[in-house]
Amino acid sequence: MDAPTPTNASLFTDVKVAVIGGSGLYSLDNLTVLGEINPETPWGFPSDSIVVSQTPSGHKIAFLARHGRGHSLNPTDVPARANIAALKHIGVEVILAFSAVGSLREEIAPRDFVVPSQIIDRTKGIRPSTYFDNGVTAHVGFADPFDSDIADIVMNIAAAQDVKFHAGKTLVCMEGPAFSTRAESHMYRAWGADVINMSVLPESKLAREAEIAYQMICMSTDYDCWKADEEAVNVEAVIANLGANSTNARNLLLALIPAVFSALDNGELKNLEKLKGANKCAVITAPEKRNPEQIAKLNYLLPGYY
Ligand SMILES: CSC[C@H]1O[C@H](OP(=O)(O)O)[C@H](O)[C@@H]1O
Ligand SMILES: Nc1ncnc2[nH]cnc12
Repeated sequence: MDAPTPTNASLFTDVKVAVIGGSGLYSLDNLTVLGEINPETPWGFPSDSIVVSQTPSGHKIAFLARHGRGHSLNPTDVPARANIAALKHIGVEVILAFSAVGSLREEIAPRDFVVPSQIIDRTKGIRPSTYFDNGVTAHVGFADPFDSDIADIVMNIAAAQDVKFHAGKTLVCMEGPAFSTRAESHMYRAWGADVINMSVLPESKLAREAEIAYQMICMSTDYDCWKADEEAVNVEAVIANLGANSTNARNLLLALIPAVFSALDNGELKNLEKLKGANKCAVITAPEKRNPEQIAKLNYLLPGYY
C-alpha cells in the first residue's frame, strides 16, 4: 500500500468532494495542485493517481480520470471498485461524475448537458460490481441511483451556464466498447431511455455501497445511430465535441463546487445524511458466517461497520 508520508498525510484526508472525469476530461484547470496519491486498495489500484487540488474558491477536491490520463482503460476494464474505495478512503462524501453520452432524443443535441435521474443496466455482468461478495452478502437500496439534492444544485446554476441542460432523464449503460446496433438504439428509445453511455455502472452502484452521494453529469456528443438523417456514431464524431464539452464542464465546476460545499456545510444534502450509516444494516449474512478476510477488506471502505 502506498502510505502517504507523515508530512503530506493530512492532505489525503477529509477530501469531501471528488470529480470523476470521463472521455475528454482527463484533468481540471485553474486549480492549485496540492499532491497526488495512488493507493493500493483491497480491490487493487485506481485508474490513475488521484489528484488533490485547491479550487479558486479555496476548497480541497479530488480528481480522478476514469479511463486514466491518456485513456488507456476501456469501459469494461475501469477498476471501479478500487476507484470508489480509494476516494472513500480519503474522505470523499460527494462524487460529481462526468460522462460523454450519446443522445437518444431529438431535443438533446450534441453539446447539451443532461442530469439523469434513472439508469437502465445493459452491461453484461462481466464487471465486478459489488463490495459485498466472497462471504459477506448485502443488498443496498438503489431505486434512485443518483442524488437528487445534488441534481437540484446543478440545475439551480444551470441557467447561468452557456449550455442547454436537461434534467430527470434516463441513462442506459451498455457494455461496449463497440457502439450499439440500430435495432438496439431504437429499442432503448422504446424503453424510455434518453441518453446512453458505457460508464455509469457499476460506478454509481459502488458509490451507493460506499455511502457516497453520487450524481452523474452527462455531456452529449452524438445521436448514437437511431436517427435517419444523421450518420451513425463513430469515435471521430464523439471527439469533435469532447473539447467544447470539457470546457463547459470546467466552467460548470467553478460554480458547482462552492455550491456543493455550501450545501454540505449547511447540512442541506438530506439524501447523504440518510445514506450515512444506512449500509450497516444491509448485510444479511449471519455474523458468525461472515468471511473474516472479506470483513477486513470492507473495513477499508466502511471502517468498523461489520
Ligand atoms: C469515447 S465514446 C465512448 C466512451 O465515452 C464515454 O466515456 P465516459 O463515460 O468515461 O465519458 C462512454 O461511457 C464510453 O466509455
Ligand atoms: N453513442 C454512444 N453510445 C455509448 N456511449 C457513448 N458515449 C458517447 N456516445 C456514446
